[in-house]
Amino acid sequence: MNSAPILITGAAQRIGLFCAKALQEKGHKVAISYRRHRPLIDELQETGIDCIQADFATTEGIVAFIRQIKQRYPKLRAIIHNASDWHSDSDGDLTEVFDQMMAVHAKAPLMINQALADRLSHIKADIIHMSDFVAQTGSAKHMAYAASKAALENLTLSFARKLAPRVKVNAIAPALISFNEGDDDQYRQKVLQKSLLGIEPGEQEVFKAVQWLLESDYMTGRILHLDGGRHLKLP
Ligand SMILES: NC(=O)C1=CN([C@@H]2O[C@H](COP(=O)(O)OP(=O)(O)OC[C@H]3O[C@@H](n4cnc5c(N)ncnc54)[C@H](OP(=O)(O)O)[C@@H]3O)[C@@H](O)[C@H]2O)C=CC1
Ligand SMILES: Nc1nc2c(c(=O)[nH]1)N=C([C@H](O)[C@@H](O)CO)CN2
Repeated sequence: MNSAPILITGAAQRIGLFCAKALQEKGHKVAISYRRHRPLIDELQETGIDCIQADFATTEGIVAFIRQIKQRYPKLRAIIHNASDWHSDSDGDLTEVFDQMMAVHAKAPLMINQALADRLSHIKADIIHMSDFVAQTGSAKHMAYAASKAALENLTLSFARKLAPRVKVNAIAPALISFNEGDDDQYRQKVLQKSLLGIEPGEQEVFKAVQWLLESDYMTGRILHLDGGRHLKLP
């Protein structure tokens, strides 16, 4: 198995953590970023997953992360941009929410890809952007978040053209994957009814898509939608 690691940002919980552990179990070397330290970080480090602290809310934080990766890894198998803050437009001053959303979902992937793309080298090399169904539809309460994910999807197209044929660049755009602990039953039922399949698929659904993209020989510049048919659900 390739010794060059798969780098997953924001992988200390939920989807990113599931994918990090699953890729390690498949034999990949895995490195992750986290923003807030918790005991799990030390446990992951002991299993061989390299954990690097990073906050992409500022340019300085992004640059510091890039410096860390450059010092540790001359080669990379893949970069998965998973780090994300899911703020609603009413979570404080809208200009600050917008700046935060664009920083973590667009500025960080842009700067990290630009700085590290030359280290992506293997028979297959990949960049995967974690987007969101609402990038294509907009959102009533998460306009800044949705706009930043749309920017990330556009970066998918630019980097796919820029890095071909050495690196494949794709995005995964999920609708509901996993609820958050605080989501009440009323909210859960409302969200489940938004898709044709009406389920909460769980993190493994994203891991299956990641695995497929990593193994693909002919997919680049595309957005993989994991949404249970939400795009066909009539209001
Ligand atoms: N869960 C779902 O149903 C859906 C998820 N998605 C997308 O899938 C991806 C994974 O989702 P999910 O697992 O729920 O993600 P989370 O909401 O759990 O966030 C993932 C991680 O991002 C990190 N993070 C947040 N802000 C920053 C920042 N400024 N700098 C660095 N790291 C940051 C957090 O680190 P820490 O905890 O250390 O602070 C967190 O652990 C995301 O991109 C999300 O937008 C899309 C649609 C649905
Ligand atoms: N960074 C995050 N982005 C998103 C999350 C999340 O928990 N963290 N959750 C969703 C929801 O599942 C939404 O799709 C339905 O409630 C969207 N993005």
